[in-house]
Amino acid sequence: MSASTPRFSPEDVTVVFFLGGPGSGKGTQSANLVKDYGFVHLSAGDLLRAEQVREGSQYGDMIKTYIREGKIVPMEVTVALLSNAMADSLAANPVPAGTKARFLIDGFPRKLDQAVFFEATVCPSEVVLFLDCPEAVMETRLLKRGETSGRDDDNAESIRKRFRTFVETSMPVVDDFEQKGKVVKVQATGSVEEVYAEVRAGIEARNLHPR
Ligand SMILES: Nc1ncnc2c1ncn2[C@@H]1O[C@H](COP(=O)(O)OP(=O)(O)O)[C@@H](O)[C@H]1O
Ligand SMILES: O=c1ccn([C@@H]2O[C@H](COP(=O)(O)OP(=O)(O)O)[C@@H](O)[C@H]2O)c(=O)[nH]1
Repeated sequence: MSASTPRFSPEDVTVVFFLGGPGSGKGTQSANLVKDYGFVHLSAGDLLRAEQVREGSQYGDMIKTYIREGKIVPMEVTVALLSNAMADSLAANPVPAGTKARFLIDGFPRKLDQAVFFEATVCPSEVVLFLDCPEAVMETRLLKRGETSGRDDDNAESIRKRFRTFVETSMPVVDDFEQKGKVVKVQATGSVEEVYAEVRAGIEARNLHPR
């Protein structure tokens, strides 16, 4: 992996950032959005976990520690993984003339510097979808997910640290995008179907329609 400049034009893509606390339901709703809206789903956490176990990666140990501690991995690593994944996807599925590829970037940016760096060097986002969920609900969901996820960070102590990072470091990103008028905010406490109905309404109001 190298931090290269993107091998695609920002003109060819529509990027939606998908934010929300740990366990708010981003991965779950992403699957719905992929099916109905033709998004390519890129989870920053999944890309980091894959890089962590990739043979020969110089970042494996560092990523493992950051994730277990609920800290944000240095942005150069994450942005390179994302922009490479976007370029690979576009190379495999070239954009037909007159359309744009849609990318749903889940769990990123989680820190202001990441947001600025990505939008300056890769491409600006169109919409920021934000799942708003109380910690008590997220905690219950994560502890349940932890029974089967095999994730190092779905335990009570890591969850506490992730919540802290979310409040202190990631909410300022949401607030910043909110001031720029980019945020679609959805209450995430209902059933998966109820939340999805609101997500759909929110993004359609921003002119993103099924494909
Ligand atoms: N609306 C919902 N109601 C109940 N459980 C949910 C809901 N959305 C997601 N979940 C469950 O909560 C856990 C966390 O959801 P997930 O989509 O993995 O969240 P995130 O990607 O934001 O961390 C998963 O086990 C998922 O099945
Ligand atoms: O841009 C990112 C996205 C994720 N992470 C790390 O990956 C972990 C898990 O993120 P993911 O989105 O997979 O899960 P969530 O916490 O939203 O359930 C986070 O706590 C961070 O340590 C990171 O460092 N940078």
